[in-house]
Amino acid sequence: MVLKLISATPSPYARKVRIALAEKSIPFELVTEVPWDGTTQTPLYNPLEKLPVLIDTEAENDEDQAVYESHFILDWIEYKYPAPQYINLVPSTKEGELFGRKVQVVADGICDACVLMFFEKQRVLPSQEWTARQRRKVDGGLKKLAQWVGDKDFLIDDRLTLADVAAGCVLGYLRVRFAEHPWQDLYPNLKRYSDLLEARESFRRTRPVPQAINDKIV
Ligand SMILES: N[C@@H](CCC(=O)N[C@@H](CS(=O)(=O)O)C(=O)NCC(=O)O)C(=O)O
Repeated sequence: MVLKLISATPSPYARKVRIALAEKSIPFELVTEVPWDGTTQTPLYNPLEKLPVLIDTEAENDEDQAVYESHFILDWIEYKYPAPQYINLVPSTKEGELFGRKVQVVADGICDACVLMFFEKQRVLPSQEWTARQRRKVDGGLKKLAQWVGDKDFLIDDRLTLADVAAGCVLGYLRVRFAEHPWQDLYPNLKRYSDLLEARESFRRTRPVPQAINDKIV
């Protein structure tokens, strides 16, 4: 199977996939783009016009070719590239697996709120109330993550799982997209946890970078 990943430099969702593929030593071609630019390939593969999209370039039919929605892409990767041939990123128990999915819900939800705030800032008259609502979701989600992390290095099974990939990516995204948020002072345990993850090769090689959006976002 020859994989191609459509990604964007700041995308925390795409970073989850890049990290999972790197941790499992699965080779893939990285295609970096801006989903709002007219040159984007994303709508060719995802009817929802969002990246990341993981493309199996050798799929027998169009339907099997494209995989989209980051949490589903991660499930797909674990299904197609299971342990023991590949490093297992799924928690060892059913309870752990469900908790890991809950962590990913909160991590992705914080990212979603950040994206909404980012776009609100672009408006001629940003809504303070709407921005405050999104900020509450970021703050509430971070408080929950800090509770879950406690003084641990990893959230589940004392090893890297998809829960850490998701939590690490949202924290790494805040460092770039929401640098003024005081989460590292508020939650020193989260900063320690994030620093440990960012020191991994898979995280170092996928650090988010702001992108230049050339076309008007419509
Ligand atoms: N829930 C989706 C969110 C993906 C998403 O919002 N991607 C953005 C790019 S980025 O914010 O991750 O950089 C996108 O493609 N947006 C285009 C659009 O919303 O039409 C996932 O987890 O894959």
